[in-house]
Amino acid sequence: MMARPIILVTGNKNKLKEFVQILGADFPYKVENQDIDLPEYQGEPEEIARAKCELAAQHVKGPVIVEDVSLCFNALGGMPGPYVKWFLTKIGPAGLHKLLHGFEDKTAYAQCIFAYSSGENGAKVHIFDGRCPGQIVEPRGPTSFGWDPVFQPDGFTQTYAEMPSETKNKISHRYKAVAALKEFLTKSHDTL
Ligand SMILES: O=c1nc[nH]c2c1ncn2[C@H]1C[C@H](O)[C@@H](COP(=O)(O)OP(=O)(O)OP(=O)(O)O)O1
Ligand SMILES: [Mg+2]
Repeated sequence: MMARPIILVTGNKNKLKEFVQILGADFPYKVENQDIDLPEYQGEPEEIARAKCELAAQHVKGPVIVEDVSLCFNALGGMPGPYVKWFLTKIGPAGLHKLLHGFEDKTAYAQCIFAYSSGENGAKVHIFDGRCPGQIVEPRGPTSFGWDPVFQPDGFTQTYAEMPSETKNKISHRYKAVAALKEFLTKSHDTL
C-alpha cells in the first residue's frame, strides 16, 4: 500500500458518493477527499481537467485525482459541454431541455474526465475519458444531482434521476471513466 492516500479534489458531494460506490472495496489505494475550490479554465474538456489536476497537485503536493464533467448537445456542437454547471445554475434542468426547443436532434452525451497526477515535480497528467450517449428530455425524477433529470441514456426509458443509483453507476459516463482510472492505478500499483 502506497504510504500516502490519493486525494480526490472535488467540492461536489454527489460526485464523491458515486466515485466511492463505483470504485468498490478492491482498490489498492486509500482515497481521501479535499474540497479545494480550483479555478477552471475555458477550453476543451480534456485541457480543463489537465489544468485543474496540475493546480490540485500544486496544492496537495502529492497524488491527486480531479474530475471534470461535461454535458454535450450534438445539435449545439457539443455545448454547453464543460460550462454546463453555469447553465444549470442560471436556467436549471428545464432550461437545458428548452435550449433544444428549435432542434429536432435531442441527442447528447455525458462525459466524465478523470485526471491523475502523482504530484511529483514534472509528473505527467494521465487522462481517463468516459462517455455515455443519450437524449435530452423534459425533466423527470428527483432533482438531487445536477442535470440527472434531463438525461436519458440510450437503451433506457428512465432518466439518470429516475433510475436506481446502482443502475446509473453500472452504465454512466462516470462508471466508464472510473473503470479506466481503476485499471491504470491497479496495474501501476504492482510496479510501485
Ligand atoms: O453524473 C452527474 N449527473 C448530473 N449532474 C452532474 C453529474 N456529474 C456532474 N454533474 C454536474 C455538476 C456540475 O454542475 C456540472 C459539472 O461541473 P464540474 O466542474 O465537473 O463539477 P463541480 O464543480 O460540481 O465539482 P468539482 O469541484 O469536482 O469541479 O455537472
Ligand atoms: Mg467544478
